[in-house]
Amino acid sequence: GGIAARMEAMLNMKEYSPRLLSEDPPVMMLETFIDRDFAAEVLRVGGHDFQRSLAGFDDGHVPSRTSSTSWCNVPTCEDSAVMERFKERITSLLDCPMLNTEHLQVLRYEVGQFYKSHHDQNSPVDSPPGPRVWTFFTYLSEVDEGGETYFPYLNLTVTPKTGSAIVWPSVRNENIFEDELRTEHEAMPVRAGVKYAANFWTHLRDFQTPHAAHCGTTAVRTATERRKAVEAARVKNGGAPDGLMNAAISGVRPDDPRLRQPYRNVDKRGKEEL
Ligand SMILES: O=C(O)CCC(=O)C(=O)O
Ligand SMILES: [Fe+2]
Repeated sequence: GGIAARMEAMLNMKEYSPRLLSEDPPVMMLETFIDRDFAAEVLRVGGHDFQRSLAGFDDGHVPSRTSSTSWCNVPTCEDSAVMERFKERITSLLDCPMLNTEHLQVLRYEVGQFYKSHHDQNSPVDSPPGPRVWTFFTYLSEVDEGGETYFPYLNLTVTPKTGSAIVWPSVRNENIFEDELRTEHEAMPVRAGVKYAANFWTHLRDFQTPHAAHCGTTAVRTATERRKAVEAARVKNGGAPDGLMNAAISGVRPDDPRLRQPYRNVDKRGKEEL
């Protein structure tokens, strides 16, 4: 399947010093993904607004995750040259349209903070974006003590190193609709120093457009607001300006011939993705 093929391709990107840490399921280390200056810039721009990290259920403040998160979901961060360059590097490595990515998040763990063992695949397979396929995790600092990423099923421990990245799938190579449960992982408590890292998740399908449209949530928006947000997200991420998604949310009738066209993402390189 596509996951094995991507991992194979990454192994040839020698400039990132790739190394397979686990073969089945695959976990890839890219030891020199970005240099120290680039990492410092990503942290400076991306770490603009740290709040207690959320996870899972209720109001999202769970005892199993005690770090802070800064979401890169505001124009000053999203549209910055450094973030565009960083995200481009990741999406071209994964051969994934920018539309399929979530907003990047920068994490901070201070002494004693951690994220207990969990799995990153949290989206129903029949949700508009489909499952989270890849986690691309970049370390933006070293940690004096602790703060490793630990994969309990793989007996694998990764020590943070500034500018290095690890990448793994949340779904199975043989069947992308099946969770790869063995890539469960944990952020071990930091015992000395501060840990900074960046999370970037990609989905099977377009994430940005339905996210902007608040599909499947209770957010109330007028049809006009929704259309504008969707248009902005699509065009910003290189999407075609007109498509089934737009038609579907702008209230066209079910017998409109446009609805019979398959919905397509067109990424910046003009390649089509189902
Ligand atoms: O901090 C780490 O090492 C892992 C973080 C993580 O798993 C997550 O944010 O989903
Ligand atoms: Fe995670």
